[in-house]
Amino acid sequence: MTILGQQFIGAEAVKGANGEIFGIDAASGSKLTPGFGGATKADLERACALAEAAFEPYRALPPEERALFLEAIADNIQAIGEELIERCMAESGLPRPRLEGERARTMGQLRLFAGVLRDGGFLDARIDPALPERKPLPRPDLRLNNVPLGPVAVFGASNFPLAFSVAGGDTASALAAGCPVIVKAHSAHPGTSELVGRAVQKAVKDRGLPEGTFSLLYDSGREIGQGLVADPRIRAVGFTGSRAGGTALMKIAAARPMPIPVYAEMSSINPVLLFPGALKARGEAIGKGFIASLTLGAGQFCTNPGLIIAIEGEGLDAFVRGATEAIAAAPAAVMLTPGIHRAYCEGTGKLRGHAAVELVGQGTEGGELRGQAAFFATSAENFLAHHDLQDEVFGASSLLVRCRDADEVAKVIAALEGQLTVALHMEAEDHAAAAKLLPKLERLAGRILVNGFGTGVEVAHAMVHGGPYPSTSDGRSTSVGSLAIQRFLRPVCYQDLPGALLPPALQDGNPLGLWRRIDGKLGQD
Ligand SMILES: NC(=O)C1=CN([C@@H]2O[C@H](COP(=O)(O)OP(=O)(O)OC[C@H]3O[C@@H](n4cnc5c(N)ncnc54)[C@H](OP(=O)(O)O)[C@@H]3O)[C@@H](O)[C@H]2O)C=CC1
Ligand SMILES: O=C(O)CCC(=O)C(=O)O
Repeated sequence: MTILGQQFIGAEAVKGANGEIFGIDAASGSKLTPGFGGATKADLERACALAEAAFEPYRALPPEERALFLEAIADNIQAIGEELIERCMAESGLPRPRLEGERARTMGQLRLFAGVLRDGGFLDARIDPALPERKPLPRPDLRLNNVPLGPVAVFGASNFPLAFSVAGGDTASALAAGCPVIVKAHSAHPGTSELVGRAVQKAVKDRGLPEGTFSLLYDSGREIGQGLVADPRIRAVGFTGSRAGGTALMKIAAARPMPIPVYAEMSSINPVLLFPGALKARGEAIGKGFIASLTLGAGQFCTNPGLIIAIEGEGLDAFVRGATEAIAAAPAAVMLTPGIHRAYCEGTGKLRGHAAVELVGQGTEGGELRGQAAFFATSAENFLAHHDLQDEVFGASSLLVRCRDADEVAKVIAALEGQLTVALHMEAEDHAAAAKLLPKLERLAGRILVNGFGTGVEVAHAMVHGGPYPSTSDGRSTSVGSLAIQRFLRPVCYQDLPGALLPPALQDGNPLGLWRRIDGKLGQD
């Protein structure tokens, strides 16, 4: 397979004629060839028209057909082989083992959603049979199942060029739900996007699906991405990236004559609470584990532990000792793009110069395009007085908030913005203190984890990768795990619809063999 600088509009592979973008070798900053033509407004119009035309036939397919399609995409991604890993390494600066793991995760996500389709539980089929004799009024026959929203726009993430990009979790869950997808490729990895886009396009063709089921566009400015969100045929948006980018798209979606949901995963600093018992028992070891999580992937995880909260004392001193020792040995690491590196340097530079903040430890020196890990500290009082200390610094930078007592810990927690994760390090003796905080933590974050760090999200049925604003735009959902499909569905109730007109999931005799809730009781009748 060769990279040709092409975008995919339905069955066509075409070079855009609206300017040109280039992949950048993350380690050297040099341009990679070929150039990728940006989409024109006509390209956008055609992709949206094809997606709209594909929606009815695509959503009408039996779930098994969509499952086979997702599995075909996974097989096609595997078949790209070495070229995908090499191009992705160059464009992202991420190392081979990480990207091989991410490719496996991407294929695993597609297969997970094939399983979700075969299971059928996502349809949430419910039947309340008619009660014609009921007094004072008879009950009509009511049947509910979920239907897909319509074509979905997906903005891939720079930091997960495979698992959160062209065929990543948003695309997999939207396609599983029955929604055609138009991806706006992230300009940080256009070559990777083309390779994966071609794999999806081939699966569409091989499975005989409507061509508009999938398109992939490049944007040489902001016009195409914004135009996509504004287009009346698009019915939902999936996004992972900056708060500025996510909120810009939310505004566009809300200002449409028909507003649509934007599922944006944005900024999170993932507080880590260190309880006294845990610090006493193993403060130094927690410090070392923290730096391993902080520096993973040059710190470019939205689940990165960017804030540590703890009560002062010997245990905390041991933690700081372990962390400073470990961070001193952390090599500066290539960052995803020159822009992200610049933003990281600005963010850490601000903390270095902040009157209320001290530098506790740092990694080996940065150099061009490489991020130098940094660990800062401040007091709870200062943290509460300076809201800007909550700003996400995307990369391997973290801030310790030293508290005098449990009351100050509670005050710091109460002042925090919404988060993807919160991690608790504790021993049995800390359980009572943790129990007191739990109701607050449930309000704060989408995932609460113990004696670990939030990096490395498991793709599973019980996973929540989401949280209150600004970690995401809608804390009621997740972008990782099987529950992600719910973002692209809505319930429809059929009242007294003749049996022959009902969707298969709701027909008498249960032709799909689903678990259904009949009169409130789950069964397979
Ligand atoms: N918390 C998290 O999960 C992550 C946070 N970040 C943060 O984002 C910063 C930049 O990283 P990046 O990944 O590029 O994130 P961005 O939010 O800048 O970009 C994400 C995607 O949205 C597009 N986009 C951004 N702003 C707009 C807009 N106003 N209108 C239309 N489209 C838009 C981008 O287009 P284009 O490709 O053309 O730039 C890209 O496709 C990082 O330094 C970091 O602070 C990044 C990744 C993950
Ligand atoms: O840690 C993960 O697996 C996911 C992290 C993530 O979603 C992100 O960094 O954007």
